[in-house]
Amino acid sequence: MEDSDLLNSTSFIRNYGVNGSLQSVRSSSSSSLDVCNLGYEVNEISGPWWKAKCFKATRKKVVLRSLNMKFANGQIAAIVGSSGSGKTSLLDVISCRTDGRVSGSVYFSGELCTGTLMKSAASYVMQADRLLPHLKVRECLTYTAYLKLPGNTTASAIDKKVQQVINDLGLKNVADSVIGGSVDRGISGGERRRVTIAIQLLQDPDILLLDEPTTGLDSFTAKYLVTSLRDLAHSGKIIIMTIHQPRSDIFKLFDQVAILSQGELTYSGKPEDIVPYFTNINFPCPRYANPIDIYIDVSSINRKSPELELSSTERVNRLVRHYKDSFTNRQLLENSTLCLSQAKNKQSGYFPKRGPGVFRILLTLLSRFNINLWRDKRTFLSRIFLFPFYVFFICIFLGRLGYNQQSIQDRLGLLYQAVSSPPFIALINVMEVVPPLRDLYYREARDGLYSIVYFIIAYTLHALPFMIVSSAIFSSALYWICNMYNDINTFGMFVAVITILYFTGEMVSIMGLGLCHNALIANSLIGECISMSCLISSGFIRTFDSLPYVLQWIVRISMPRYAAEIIGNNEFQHLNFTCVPNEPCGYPTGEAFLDDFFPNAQGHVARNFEIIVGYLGGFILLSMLAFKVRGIPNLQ
Ligand SMILES: Nc1ncnc2c1ncn2[C@@H]1O[C@H](COP(=O)(O)OP(=O)(O)OP(=O)(O)O)[C@@H](O)[C@H]1O
Repeated sequence: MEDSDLLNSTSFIRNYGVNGSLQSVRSSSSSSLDVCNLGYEVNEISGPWWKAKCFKATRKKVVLRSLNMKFANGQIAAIVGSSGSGKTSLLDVISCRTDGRVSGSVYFSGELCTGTLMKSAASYVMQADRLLPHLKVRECLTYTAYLKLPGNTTASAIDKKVQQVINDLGLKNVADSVIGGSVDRGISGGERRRVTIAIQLLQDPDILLLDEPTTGLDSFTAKYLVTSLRDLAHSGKIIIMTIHQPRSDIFKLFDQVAILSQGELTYSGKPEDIVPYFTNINFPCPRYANPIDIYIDVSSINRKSPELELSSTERVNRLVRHYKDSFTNRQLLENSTLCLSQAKNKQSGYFPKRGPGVFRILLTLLSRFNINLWRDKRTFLSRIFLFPFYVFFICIFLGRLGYNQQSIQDRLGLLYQAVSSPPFIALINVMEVVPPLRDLYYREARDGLYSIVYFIIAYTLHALPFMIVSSAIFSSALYWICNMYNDINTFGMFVAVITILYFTGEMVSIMGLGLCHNALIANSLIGECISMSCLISSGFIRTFDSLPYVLQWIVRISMPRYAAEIIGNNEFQHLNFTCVPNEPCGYPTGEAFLDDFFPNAQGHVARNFEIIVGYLGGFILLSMLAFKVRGIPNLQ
């Protein structure tokens, strides 16, 4: 065959694969998605967690059983069924995003679907919209396009693509409106859903999977959305969506409808054939009733009472058996044998190409973080002023430090606050800013756009100026208002240590968010760890030598100890304290104090500084590792 013939008979569709690598697939106009004998089994948590190994008691649960289906190119299919029937799981298995055991296979254009192939050929719109609330619709799509499209795509080509999906999804009138969220109002829920779908259309997928795209929409908007999707499918895509009880006029828009019950099919075929099919097996549709409502009910198990459960289970089993014996299913079984034999000899039609480069990904993420924060007045102000604001309370509380014996105690309180408050304020900021960014990362990492390394580096670059500015304001206020030892070098060292403590606090908090998918648990755990490590290891509350032996070992590997030694030495080494005649004089000089609390601190400044910088580097790596080890949760 000539190349020109090949071009005529196939359309070249560009897709972007794992880690942003561009792939190109030849999608024949007759391409289809074949689901062959598909089964899916998960481990369900059961019983009290303390009774089993690793605190998890599980039992097997069959979610999907021997499904045979065919989705043709240029068609839109609806998967319906009662809650828990396996609709989302079917989409998860088709898109290779499962955490259970899959049997059987899915083929796209005769090629076995693997995670890599599906990341390139398919896009998955999940139930929840994970969007940054302070971006405008066009900005949100443009940033995603920069992450999805290859590095050599020009800005004007990206603008054109973005405009095209805006037009396709009917978002023209809100293109320059802010998306909004639960607190700040923005575009409507239906428009947000369409933005989420538009994001997945940026890469022109061959297959579009949508989990409940109409949930929460009014019937007019739901119909508008399904009509837009049908038009898209008819332009040459396979669109499969799950939907809860579609209205009869929406139901008619689909080219194919499948009813799932307990992971098995009770019907799969054209919407117009559903009434004759069920009437034929003694389930006629009452006049004026919506057929899909009636047949979802008929295919559901009623658990209101044991009798109802038994009779409805028998009915569903009968429907499943009947469907298995149907002509449609027998044809699909033959087809699955055929696609299996063809798949063995199938050559891959995918050619890896370059995705966006390192700098484009980092710049896009950085710019997106910055714009989202810049537009969020409350978070922006809290990011800069929360930390300095705290210092004014310390200053009001302690006042200007003097040089009597009492001032030693005041200095200890001040320095304790200087060591413990930066990581705490960092924790508060991280818990406010990072969870929505993390959710977005989870979705985009699932789509194969970038890895956690990019996320952490871009976040660090974004947060660093805020950390430096607020640490500098905090340190200046303490130095000049509270009258700490007045010297430019010690001040510079103090700012550096406070910035490192703050930075480390952010990284430890992000590590917590990587380890715990629940942000509240991460907040409590990290808060407690920071509190305990500052309490025992700063050395300002109890000296190192007076601690129990076990705690001394914990202190040895605890970062606040080294930071405290630097700033303690900084403050005390040049001071002389007055003594009242005829009264005991604990420490006439700062050096005498240091001999007791931080022996050898003067000779360890450089070493201690290197240690805290090392800790910071270590926590940056650990935060990446935490996300890697914990993985991406199965998002809905
Ligand atoms: N990873 C998993 N662990 C435990 N159970 C699971 C898992 N995945 C699916 N299930 C179970 O499989 C069944 C089908 O789940 P699925 O989410 O596919 O249903 P659904 O039809 O999409 O429901 P809904 O319409 O309510 O979203 C449910 O009972 C669910 O609890």
